[in-house]
Amino acid sequence: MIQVVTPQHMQAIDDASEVPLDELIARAGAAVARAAIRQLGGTYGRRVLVVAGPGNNGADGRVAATRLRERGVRVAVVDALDLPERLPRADLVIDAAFGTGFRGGWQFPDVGATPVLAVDVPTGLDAATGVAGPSTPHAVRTVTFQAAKPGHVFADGPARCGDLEVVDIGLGVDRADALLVDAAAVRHWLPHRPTDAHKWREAVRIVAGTPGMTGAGHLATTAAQRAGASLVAVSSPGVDADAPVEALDRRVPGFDWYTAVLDDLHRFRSLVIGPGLGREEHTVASVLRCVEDAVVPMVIDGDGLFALAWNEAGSPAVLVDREVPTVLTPHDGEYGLLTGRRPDDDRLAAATSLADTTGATVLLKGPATVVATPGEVPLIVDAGDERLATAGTGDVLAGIIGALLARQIPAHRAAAAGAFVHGLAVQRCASVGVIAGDLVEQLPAVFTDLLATDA
Ligand SMILES: NC(=O)C1=CN([C@@H]2O[C@H](COP(=O)(O)OP(=O)(O)OC[C@H]3O[C@@H](n4cnc5c(N)ncnc54)[C@H](O)[C@@H]3O)[C@@H](O)[C@H]2O)[C@@H](O)CC1
Ligand SMILES: Nc1ncnc2c1ncn2[C@@H]1O[C@H](COP(=O)(O)OP(=O)(O)O)[C@@H](O)[C@H]1O
Ligand SMILES: [K+]
Repeated sequence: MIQVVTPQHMQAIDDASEVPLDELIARAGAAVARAAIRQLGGTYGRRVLVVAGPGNNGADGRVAATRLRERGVRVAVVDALDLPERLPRADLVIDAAFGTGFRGGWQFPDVGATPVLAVDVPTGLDAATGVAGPSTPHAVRTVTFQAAKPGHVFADGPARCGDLEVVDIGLGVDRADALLVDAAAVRHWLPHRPTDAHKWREAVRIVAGTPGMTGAGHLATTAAQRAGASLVAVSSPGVDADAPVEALDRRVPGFDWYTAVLDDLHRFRSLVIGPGLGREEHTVASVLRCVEDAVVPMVIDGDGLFALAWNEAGSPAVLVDREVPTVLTPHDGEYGLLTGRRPDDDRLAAATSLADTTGATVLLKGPATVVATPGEVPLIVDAGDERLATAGTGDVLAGIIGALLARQIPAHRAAAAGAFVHGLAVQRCASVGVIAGDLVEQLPAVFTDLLATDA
């Protein structure tokens, strides 16, 4: 997994390093030159323009210029603080204007359609949050050093950075602030099913869906089945028991359903509660009883999160007393309900603080999803794309995580693996017209591919 380190932390690592700064800059610049040659597809006859600033980012760019000249590339270097009226023509622009030391107020020049290779970050992109400045270029590639920064992953980062390359320049990273989840990690986390398995071994209990919202229960249920649950029992309070649903078991316990759910919960390995459950008072009360008394790992999603936010104490503090893992899956609005404030641009900090106050695993949804658990290094999942912003995809995710918990994967990894396969599933779907159920259909192929990959 790629390590993610905040810019402040990277500065501290840099300060503590025994490698002299000149040597770090020499290594960084050489890596930028190599990336430029790859981007150009050669050296002969190629022209590169380096926009170099006054700090170390500019120094990296000037070293790259020297290395490129040594390889026969025609290079022009322009000073970011003294730009000529007309920029020299080039096949590639290297953005070495500013990196993590940028303080705003400087405009990156218009380079038309010429591709841009960014050094560390495209100038003006906040390396801590990924928020772009008004003139931050859209790079085709960004070469960064030692570890990815949150800004490469969140907000405008992915669109502005293009392909991200992380180069080892010999700075030892003491601890990562987060890890970017990849296929090799998830493959490693997935357990094999033993030959003597039986249908109760990975059984998932789901409480989801109400009249008018039965789709949520159906999506969570089928997703859990496709993600390896051996048996799923679903309750959709108030829904006709005879309504068809592709579950092995369907129960309709009425509105004070928590007693029915808790009665035989010991037979199940996880509980998913909340998708499409509604926000009635009796629902809130039942969810809270389950949170207090359910002694299996639990995913609380959607309206389950609403119930947590509206308990008598007015806070999710009830979670702290749970002795088994809990996964909360808020989007920004639900995070706002739980904490009184929507997450700000520092999404790692937002997820971590809610995890710390609740003791739960928090999966903060978004284009890049953060998973935080007290005592664990946060995980970031950037698989998937904007097609996931479709009604019902969250119900699918909740079902997948329920199944992975039932498969005995620890909550922190189960949540991140769930988000990762959810992202892979949408990548296999048609480019337009995706509905949440399509993700469910892709799951067997996603797991098959994951397990087949050599990593
Ligand atoms: N440990 C690391 O991560 C390493 C980082 N390196 C590079 O060092 C960079 C950080 O270097 P610096 O801290 O020197 O920061 P920058 O190179 O981003 O620039 C800071 C300088 O620019 C000036 N400045 C900032 N905004 C300005 C504006 N709007 N107008 C005019 N001047 C402005 C500041 O006064 C300061 O002199 C990284 O982005 C990376 O490229 C590499 O050299 C090697 C090691
Ligand atoms: N712009 C986006 N790019 C990538 N993924 C997204 C984007 N917007 C939302 N998602 C993902 O889509 C899912 C939406 O979940 P949620 O909001 O709970 O939907 P619903 O409640 O309709 O099921 C989450 O997994 C989230 O991370
Ligand atoms: K830059």
